[in-house]
Amino acid sequence: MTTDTLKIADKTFKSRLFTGTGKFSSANTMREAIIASKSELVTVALKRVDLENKSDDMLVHLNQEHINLLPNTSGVRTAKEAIFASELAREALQTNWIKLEIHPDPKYLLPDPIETLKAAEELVKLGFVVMPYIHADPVLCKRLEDVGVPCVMPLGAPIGSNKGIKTLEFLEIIIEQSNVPVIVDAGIGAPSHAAFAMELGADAVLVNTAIAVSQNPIDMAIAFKMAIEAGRMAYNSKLAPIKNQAEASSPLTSFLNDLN
Ligand SMILES: CC(=O)[C@@H](O)[C@H](O)COP(=O)(O)O
Repeated sequence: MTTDTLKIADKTFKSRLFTGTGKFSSANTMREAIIASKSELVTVALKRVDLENKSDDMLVHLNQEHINLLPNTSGVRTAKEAIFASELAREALQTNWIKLEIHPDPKYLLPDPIETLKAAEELVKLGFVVMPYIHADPVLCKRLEDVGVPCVMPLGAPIGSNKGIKTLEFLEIIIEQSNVPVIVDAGIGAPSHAAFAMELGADAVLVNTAIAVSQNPIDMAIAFKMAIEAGRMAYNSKLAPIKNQAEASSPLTSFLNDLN
């Protein structure tokens, strides 16, 4: 089997499943599920980390050699707040990677494109590796690429909605046009949704809620891992074209020729 790794900035990932840390019933379950998922990039909401406490329970649980922490700015509403939060995260967690999330509206948690672009531009200048969570907007993806982000993270559906890939047609355009990895983030509610995103040509997916709130988060994490691997393998193998009419898989009439 060929090695099929994903490179973002200076890091190479074997796993194309990125995970979140919210909504688990306990820190132990979170740890076990994330380990089972084989995820190598795990996002942590800065507001959930106790910056004063070096042995913060959450971080201790994620202290694994293969796990890279990805602080996120969830909770901020403006570019200014996002930049402040990113600086805090860099200082506290000793990483210049940041998942940029600016969603001022608490009902749908939809990302603010204008503030996100503004913050991304500034954060790239400040030396951050910026992973922006955005709506599935092909134009915004190109603008973000122009300011130097190493990947884009368009949503499949609103965060925590578990609705799956509701932005299909726009994701297809983004994937077709992008020069940086495309990570489908948010709203993925089932392994089949994740497999579908990978079959479309997404480079990775980020899943939190669907694993965390499942009755068996560890098995669900494994199910997502397998689905993503299957979806990627199918994409690499090139899916059969969709046809508008039936086409027999085996000859239907040749055996009748002998009768004529
Ligand atoms: C944890 C995180 O970063 C979320 O904001 C992310 O978008 C995941 O969304 P789901 O919880 O819908 O998987």
